[in-house]
Amino acid sequence: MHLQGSSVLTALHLHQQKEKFPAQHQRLSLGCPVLDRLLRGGLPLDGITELAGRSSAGKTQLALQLCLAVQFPRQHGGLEAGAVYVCTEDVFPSKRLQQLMSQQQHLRREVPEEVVRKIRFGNQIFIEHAADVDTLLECVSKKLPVLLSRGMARLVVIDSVAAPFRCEFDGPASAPRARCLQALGAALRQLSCTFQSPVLCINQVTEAVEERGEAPGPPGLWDERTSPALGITWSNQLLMRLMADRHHPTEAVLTPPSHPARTLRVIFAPHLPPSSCSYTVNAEGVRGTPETEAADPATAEH
Ligand SMILES: Nc1ncnc2c1ncn2[C@@H]1O[C@H](COP(=O)(O)OP(=O)(O)OP(=O)(O)O)[C@@H](O)[C@H]1O
Repeated sequence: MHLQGSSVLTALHLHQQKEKFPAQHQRLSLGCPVLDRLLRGGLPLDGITELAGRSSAGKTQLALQLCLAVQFPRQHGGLEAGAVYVCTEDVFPSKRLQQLMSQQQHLRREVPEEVVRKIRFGNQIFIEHAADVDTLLECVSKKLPVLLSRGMARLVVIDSVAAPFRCEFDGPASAPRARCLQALGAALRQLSCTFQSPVLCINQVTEAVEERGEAPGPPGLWDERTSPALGITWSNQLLMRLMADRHHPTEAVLTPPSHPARTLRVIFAPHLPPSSCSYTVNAEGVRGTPETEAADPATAEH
């Protein structure tokens, strides 16, 4: 509920009166109209969005694209600010970022050329490295507030959130691990809400591989159930979970050539139904494939 003068506004009013309350409806564009349509405009500004998926699904590619998209003017879906990219495992992919920057005019054809040319993309991406949990918590509590409060950055990417936790704790059920995950989630949520800046956490998936046994199907095919790492303690910190999927190599031979190999799914979000679309990654960046958006009954139970 929101008080305005003497009248009382409910969340429903805010939701319905989009023109009157643009800030409540603002989103960060992903830099592609198809992907934005899937997310009803892009990433919400207040909360943690998790992007989970297998290795090479394109998670880092999408995160890099967001670091550029956030720098665009508001009328083109950006927030006119930079991004902080926290690497916990791999070195920052500078070469690929350079390539994406040089290709922005081709990716963002709807934006006038002079607008794209004017943005100094490389000057507004702040890179941090945090290989262990303590360094990550310190980065979130000390460095991020400085960059966000000065308006230098309005997007935080953590790539990946699971890596420091994987090495440091005995088992997934340990209490100290749960406390650290809660502290990290709470600090990120608070930063996001205070500075109206989306936080994108890349997460890995764990795969339970089971042989299909007697079930019909081509020999050698495996059923896989992937689930995002870090369990329920972490899931509770999230506003929204997306899953980037890339077809397993064993499926490639069975996939017709016309069938796109990558899918982005909304697993849960307060404002979106479970849904999905196909996407491609090329030199210019990540693009949703038009007319592949679909309601996704497979994820409806999450
Ligand atoms: N310049 C490029 N041109 C075309 N495709 C590219 C290019 N760079 C990367 N890719 C595609 O992106 C994929 C890698 O994506 P990305 O690095 O985002 O994976 P990821 O999901 O972050 O995986 P991981 O968890 O292993 O880091 C490659 O398999 C390749 O298909």
